[in-house]
Amino acid sequence: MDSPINTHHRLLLTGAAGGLGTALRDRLKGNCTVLRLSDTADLGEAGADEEIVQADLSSAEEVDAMVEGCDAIVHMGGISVEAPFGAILQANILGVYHLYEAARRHGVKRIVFASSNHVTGFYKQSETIHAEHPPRPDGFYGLSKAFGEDLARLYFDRHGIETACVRIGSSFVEPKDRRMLATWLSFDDLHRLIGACLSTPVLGHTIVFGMSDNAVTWWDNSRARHIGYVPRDSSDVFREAVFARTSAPDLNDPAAIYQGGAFVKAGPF
Ligand SMILES: NC(=O)c1ccc[n+]([C@@H]2O[C@H](COP(=O)([O-])OP(=O)(O)OC[C@H]3O[C@@H](n4cnc5c(N)ncnc54)[C@H](O)[C@@H]3O)[C@@H](O)[C@H]2O)c1
Ligand SMILES: O=C(O)[C@H]1O[C@@H](O)[C@H](O)[C@@H](O)[C@@H]1O
Repeated sequence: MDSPINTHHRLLLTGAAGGLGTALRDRLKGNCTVLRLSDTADLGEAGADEEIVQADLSSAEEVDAMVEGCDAIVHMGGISVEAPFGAILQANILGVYHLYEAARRHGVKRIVFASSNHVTGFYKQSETIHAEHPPRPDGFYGLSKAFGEDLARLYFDRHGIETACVRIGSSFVEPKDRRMLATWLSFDDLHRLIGACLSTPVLGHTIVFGMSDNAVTWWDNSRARHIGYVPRDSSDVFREAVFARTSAPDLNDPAAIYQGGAFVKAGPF
């Protein structure tokens, strides 16, 4: 693993108890002097150079206290799958609004926002899209991420807060199925991408697809070259094993037609 650049004094990681938060907890320590961890779920004891500030994203007061004193944020917190609108509204829509309002009040300069490929889940798996294709959310979850991307643009245009909206594909230890051969992002590449977003001299408001160097891909990151992200992993090494344990896709199944996979069929609730 290459060593990250320490770019920030106090970096806030929300959603720190989740799958990606847990993967990032150790990895992000080299990117800052103090790593502040936040979630509603238990985070255990604070380690060296760590702080823990529990906060519910739906509470403006708790989010304000969580953000105070931080100079950059990696925002992973929120509901990470399709869910009823009321729940998404609280955690993801109000949550991201509270986060940017607190960032504005406390002078936070840069945010990495965990957006999702479900912002564009209704493009076909036979299409290649880039960041300027219009959103085609595949559910309330994807819609909440599209809202977050637009909110981030507003706070850049009005208040100069820079954001990388990282449309994460599928970030797990390994790709779980054939779709994830296209969408997979290794934990190390996720960390490389976040590190690049935190350290590039000029970020602006940028949308980037979070993927490893997979041979099969639906996404073109050429509009985000200024981030300087160079993936080093690839789903290709898992291809044979994934093919061996999965059957060929049913080409009439919306989950095989659209990029969002099974998310395009989740709900209504
Ligand atoms: N893992 C992926 O492949 C993937 C892909 C695309 C986008 N993302 C996004 O990346 C982020 C992290 O994903 P993950 O896989 O670690 O998800 P996760 O569900 O494992 O973690 C999300 C964390 O957010 C916390 N959270 C939920 N509601 C909250 C609230 N109201 N207040 C405070 N904390 C709250 C949860 O307790 C949890 O620990 C999410 O925003 C997700 O939408 C993940
Ligand atoms: O599309 C995907 O594979 C992933 O999309 C993300 O947004 C979700 O958080 C994750 O649970 C999915 O597995």
